[in-house]
Amino acid sequence: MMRRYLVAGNWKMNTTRESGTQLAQALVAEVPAENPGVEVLVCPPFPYLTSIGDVVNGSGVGFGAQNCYHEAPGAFTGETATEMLTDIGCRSVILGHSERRHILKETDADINLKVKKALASGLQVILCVGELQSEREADQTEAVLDTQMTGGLDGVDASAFDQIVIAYEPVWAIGTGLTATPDQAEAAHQYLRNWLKDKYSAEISDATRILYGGSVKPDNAQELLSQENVDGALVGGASLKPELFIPIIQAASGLATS
Ligand SMILES: O=C[C@H](O)COP(=O)(O)O
Repeated sequence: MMRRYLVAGNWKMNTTRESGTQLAQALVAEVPAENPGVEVLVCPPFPYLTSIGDVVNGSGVGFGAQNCYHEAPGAFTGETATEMLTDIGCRSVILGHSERRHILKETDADINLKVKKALASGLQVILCVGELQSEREADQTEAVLDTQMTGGLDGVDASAFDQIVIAYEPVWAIGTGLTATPDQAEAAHQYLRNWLKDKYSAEISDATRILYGGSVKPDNAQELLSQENVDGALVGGASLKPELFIPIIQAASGLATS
């Protein structure tokens, strides 16, 4: 089955209002408004979501958030409700990123509450999973992915899968310059695709996009994206520079039309 590539830029806690605006403008200028083969998304920090949303509005670039809270609007100081995200036209949210798991100590149970709330609000959820270096060395990669998928998707109905994207991000490859080899990425993606088949259905497994994240750069994008089970990229560092992010989008466009 032909899955539409998704190339998403996770800006993390970077940019200023001005540099973020310039970055978004550069992308809008390069990404065609109609791009059937590739969905392009940027995920700026919360304070800039509205202004970046204004820049990309009506273009081929969507915008998403990097986190959300699971409760409805109310007395939750410092948190952001999914209702606020949809209110400003934001259509996606990254959940379970390894930095939130390991630095902010989010558990699978926390992530699961957020996943369910975001889905109920109609947001596209990019659910991140991935093992630590020590877990890979101890041959626990698949067990970790199983735990994170099972925990993150607990109680999520098959009918929600048109809103779900999985991102495989080996923690040891994030921001380190180390990249999973195409074979390592493909093996993990294949495991995740089989997991979806076992736990849900062949149709869902076939249709769900699985992104790779971890030091994706212009020089490795083509090879990673051409793996059978790699349906896009979640890009951190390289998404902050148009001259690096645009070639990654172009690599996906080239593969989509080849
Ligand atoms: O969400 C993106 C990933 O954490 C990858 O970050 P990176 O491309 O800087 O390694």
